[in-house]
Amino acid sequence: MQMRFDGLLGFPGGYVNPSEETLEAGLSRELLEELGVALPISAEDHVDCCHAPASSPSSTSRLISHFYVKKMEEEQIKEVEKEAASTATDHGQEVLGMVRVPLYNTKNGGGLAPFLSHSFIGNARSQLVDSLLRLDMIAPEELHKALAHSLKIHTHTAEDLQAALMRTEAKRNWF
Ligand SMILES: O=c1[nH]cnc2c1ncn2[C@@H]1O[C@H](COP(=O)(O)OP(=O)(O)O)[C@@H](O)[C@H]1O
Repeated sequence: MQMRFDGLLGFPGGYVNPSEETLEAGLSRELLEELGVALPISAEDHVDCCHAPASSPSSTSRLISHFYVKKMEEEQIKEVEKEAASTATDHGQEVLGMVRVPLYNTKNGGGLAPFLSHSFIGNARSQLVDSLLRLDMIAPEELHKALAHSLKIHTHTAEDLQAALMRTEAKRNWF
């Protein structure tokens, strides 16, 4: 996945106008901008589509979100990571960095649970969860455990946030 410019986690991709190009060509174009690699995408890689939520309750959205999944070898993934941080035109602007998803739970509750407790764009968290299940990348009970634990993490971090807030407050009062 990637850390986006807005501080949210999401998948590489972007807007495509289907009257100008096919969805697959548009996705390949976006991937080139964000990952620095021209990955061929075919209609067979398409797994899901849904109406994107409207930006405000009173507006209606004509946006449809399409999700594609492509299996890659580890070497190819390493190559993408390298290019994403060097040649990709969006690096450091639209995209702040690629991140790997930890597909494990550590004994002290680390790994996938804290990853899932981050903030995601749109329905990216559900897209991740659905993909992990669809591709049999993690046992459903492990995923369930991580999701259940991730729900409890925010209350836990609130204390640290509060402390950080107080430190900025103290610094502000100096000037
Ligand atoms: O990973 C994702 N999952 C689901 N929706 C996403 C994801 N990334 C972006 N979106 C949605 O897709 C739309 C276009 O995203 P973005 O602003 O990244 O496109 P752009 O790269 O063409 O500017 C936005 O409405 C955003 O909410």
